[in-house]
Amino acid sequence: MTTVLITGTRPYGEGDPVDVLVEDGVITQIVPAGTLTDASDAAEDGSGAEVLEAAGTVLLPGFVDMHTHLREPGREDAETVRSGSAAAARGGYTAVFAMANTDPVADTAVVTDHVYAQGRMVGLVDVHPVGAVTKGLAGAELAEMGVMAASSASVRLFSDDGHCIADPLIMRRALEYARGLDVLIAQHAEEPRLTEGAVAHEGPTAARLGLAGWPRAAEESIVIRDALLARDAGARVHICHASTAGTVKLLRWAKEQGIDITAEVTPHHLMLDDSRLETYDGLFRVNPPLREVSDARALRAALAEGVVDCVATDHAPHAAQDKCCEFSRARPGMLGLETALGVVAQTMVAPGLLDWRGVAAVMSERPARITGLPDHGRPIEVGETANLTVVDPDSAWTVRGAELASIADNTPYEEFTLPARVRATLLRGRVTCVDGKVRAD
Ligand SMILES: NC(=O)N[C@@H](CC(=O)O)C(=O)O
Ligand SMILES: [Zn+2]
Ligand SMILES: [Zn+2]
Repeated sequence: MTTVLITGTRPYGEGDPVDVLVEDGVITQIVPAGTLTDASDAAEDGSGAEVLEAAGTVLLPGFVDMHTHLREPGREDAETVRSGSAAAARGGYTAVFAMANTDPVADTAVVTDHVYAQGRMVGLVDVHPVGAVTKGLAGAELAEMGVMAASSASVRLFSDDGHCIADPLIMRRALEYARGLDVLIAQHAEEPRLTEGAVAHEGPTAARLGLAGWPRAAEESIVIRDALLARDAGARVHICHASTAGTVKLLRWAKEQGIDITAEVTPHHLMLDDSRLETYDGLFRVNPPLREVSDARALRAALAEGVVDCVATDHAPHAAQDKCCEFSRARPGMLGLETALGVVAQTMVAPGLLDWRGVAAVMSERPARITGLPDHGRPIEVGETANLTVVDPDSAWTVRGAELASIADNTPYEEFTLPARVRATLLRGRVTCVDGKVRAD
């Protein structure tokens, strides 16, 4: 039996400190700190038992990332299931959804089963493969979503992320098919005719820097179109990486109509804006692009209010040669798993937009509910599965790409100081990471 005793922590950062006893993957006791002497003895004596001294920490349900790129198969020079799982454990995640834009594309059960099996073998985080909606992400022919849904990975989330399902008829059929299978489609909202050659947000900064612009309307026109298609199909739809103030307004409208739409925002769209592009550093190239200060402000308010449901990292590792080059040739995407908590603490907790219970909602409970994960994002209560993140809320740290667990090091936060850090992560009661040290089985 594995026993872990977390001492002196505060669930959701509320109330007096408690000791939390975890036995065989389940929370078995939550008592005032220092009153669990028997269990503490048991924990110290028993084989494989462990005491995690956690005074001053906040205990949260393990984080769930519904948008991660693990690059396996195909770009193992940038990330693998193993290295990405380590980054996830260090970032406080207990479940991640691995996007389908791999090589080969995850458009068959052969690929999704492979990614799922790799994740199980590594064992640091639950890796759920995302299935492609269309064959080869080409947007023309539906992939065999039903076969992937029925496979060992039981795929529940489908996305052509990296590409927009631009053809409205294909999207309509995909939503109808998804409804029948009770699975969710996540849309990368980008009208491709409006973004040909685009590398930056269309606005004064891109105009001054001579960079081709991606207008907000390229995102917003797809968001509203898909809201209407989901309404008519009686289907659910999820919007990836919402990036504009206009998208927030459309989401609000759609939800008011009772349309079953959800949306995520990335840490980088909460914190950064297109003024970062002044140096032409390819690290800041991302899809959708970093927008204006007013967009970031609207996204933070929308996340606080729940109009945007959750945070998803869009962790997108790229090899150095694909990032350290001319801005317009750099691949879009940024690392995110290990810095997400710190960015959310800085942009949402520090200004009082969210308390720690709110962080639990946007980083764990809602993404778990949206993706239908039964054992994640659960209340911290006796009898619940111990998928947990121990957060040190006042331990400022300096981000260095080279020190992150990912193979790639394309963090946009190099040398940034972030206010909070993950102390430890538990996956079904097993400590997967403590103080940055990852523990394989
Ligand atoms: N976000 C990005 O800029 N890039 C992602 C694809 C995507 O999320 O659209 C990638 O796979 O690199
Ligand atoms: Zn995308
Ligand atoms: Zn993505």
